[in-house]
Amino acid sequence: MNICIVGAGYVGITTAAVLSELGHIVYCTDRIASKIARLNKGEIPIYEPGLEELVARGIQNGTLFFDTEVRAHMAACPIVMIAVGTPPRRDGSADMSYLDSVVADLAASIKSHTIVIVKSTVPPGQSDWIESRLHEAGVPEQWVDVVSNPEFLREGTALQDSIHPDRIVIGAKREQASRVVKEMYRSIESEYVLTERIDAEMIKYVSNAFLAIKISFINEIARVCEAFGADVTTVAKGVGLDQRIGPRFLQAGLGYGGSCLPKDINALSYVAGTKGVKLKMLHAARTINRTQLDVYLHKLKQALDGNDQPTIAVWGATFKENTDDTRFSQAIAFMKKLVRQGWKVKAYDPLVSPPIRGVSWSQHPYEAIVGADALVLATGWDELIHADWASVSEQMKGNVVLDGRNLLDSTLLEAAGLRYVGVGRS
Ligand SMILES: NC(=O)C1=CN([C@@H]2O[C@H](COP(=O)(O)OP(=O)(O)OC[C@H]3O[C@@H](n4cnc5c(N)ncnc54)[C@H](O)[C@@H]3O)[C@@H](O)[C@H]2O)C=CC1
Ligand SMILES: O=C(O)[C@H]1O[C@H](OP(=O)(O)OP(=O)(O)OC[C@H]2O[C@@H](n3ccc(=O)[nH]c3=O)[C@H](O)[C@@H]2O)[C@H](O)[C@@H](O)[C@@H]1O
Repeated sequence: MNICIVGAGYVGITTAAVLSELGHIVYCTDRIASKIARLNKGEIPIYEPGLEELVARGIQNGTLFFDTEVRAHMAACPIVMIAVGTPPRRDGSADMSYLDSVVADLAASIKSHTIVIVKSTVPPGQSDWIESRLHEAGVPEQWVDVVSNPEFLREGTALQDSIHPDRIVIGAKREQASRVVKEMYRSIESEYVLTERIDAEMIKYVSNAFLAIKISFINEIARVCEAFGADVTTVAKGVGLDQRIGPRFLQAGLGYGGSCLPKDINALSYVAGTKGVKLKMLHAARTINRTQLDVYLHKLKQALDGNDQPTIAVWGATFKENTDDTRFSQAIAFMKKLVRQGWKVKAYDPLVSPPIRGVSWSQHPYEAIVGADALVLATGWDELIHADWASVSEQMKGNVVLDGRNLLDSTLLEAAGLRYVGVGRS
């Protein structure tokens, strides 16, 4: 099949590379010429393990192309997949302006039957809206099938998630369109959920909302574990072994971030509100996530024993490990809070060093801790988890280590003379 993907971001590039690997001819398009130029040279504008090799193979095999000619490929391909961003607006709603302009391009380009796949995360009812906009713009009804096919990949494990997904959700009006999209994924073994478009759109939002609730739930439980002297990691393990609950997304820490969980729970709350439905669980999840940083700032202050001019080293800036994405990163939000205390902040991340007022960046993790009173592990990068704790202890001025991801071995740290402070573990 010939497929045009609109939007060369995390989702667009990953999906393009995987579909080309499945034997399709894929044109991945974007408005940003510099991005496309880099991609054509085999340079990936994002950090995603394994993606560079897959993209290179697609280009070499002549099955994967990157181009700025969005409309030309829309006109030529029977399948167009929309993978543009749907970022948050100030009021919590999803900003549909990128999608709007894609729809305008589609209206001007479609000349024969086209399946328009909505891969971007959109509010319920958006596929119906796209369809009516195209009809209003003069695209005959029989020329277009709009299909909702939400994406569930995670950054950092995008390829694995795309090749071995838990499920592929396809929401379509006509069975024929569902069948074509299912055929597009051909050799991917997965549970296929063929459903109505509105259900498919809802499945995406509800999945992210549930993941956010699960994390906030364990973060709230971490607070009560601390109050009773229990260890939240042991509690989560014991609870997660119940198959009805499951062990994943029960890792307590500084809270969830990233470009999707925060934005999607806001967007779901917003659309629910337009129908008069108040989503109280989502509200609680958001509140817990926001206050989580204050809880651990307070804990850090206590551990610093009255030192009110400390130097704090922060390891990790991305919203999680194995990505260079800093959107809505709790690590960065925490750094800003530390700076607002009037404290000196030195930071290190293996991939990024975004300018943040009051934060000085180091080229090496051990450089950041020289003279530090406390160290905060804010992102769970492997190289940081497996640090040489004896050296860390030697370089630091103080001995407090706040494990903001509950990934460190407290016994090892304590053996090196460090004072371990975890989340939900006293
Ligand atoms: N990042 C992730 O891990 C996941 C994202 N999603 C959803 O997928 C969608 C895309 O997300 P990302 O890939 O992170 O976005 P992104 O922001 O990384 O990339 C979007 C790309 O679309 C391009 N674009 C915007 N308007 C365009 C237009 N009119 N024509 C051509 N190109 C255009 C932009 O230049 C940009 O390169 C969002 O709705 C997001 O919620 C879903 C699952 C996972
Ligand atoms: O819609 C999306 O864009 C994607 O959003 C999330 O994926 P992602 O944002 O890449 O990252 P996650 O692995 O979900 O982590 C999100 C945040 O939660 C935190 N987290 C995760 C798991 C956990 O147990 N505890 C925890 O604090 C992470 O550190 C990170 O800050 C979902 O997991 C994907 O299924 C979805 O496709």
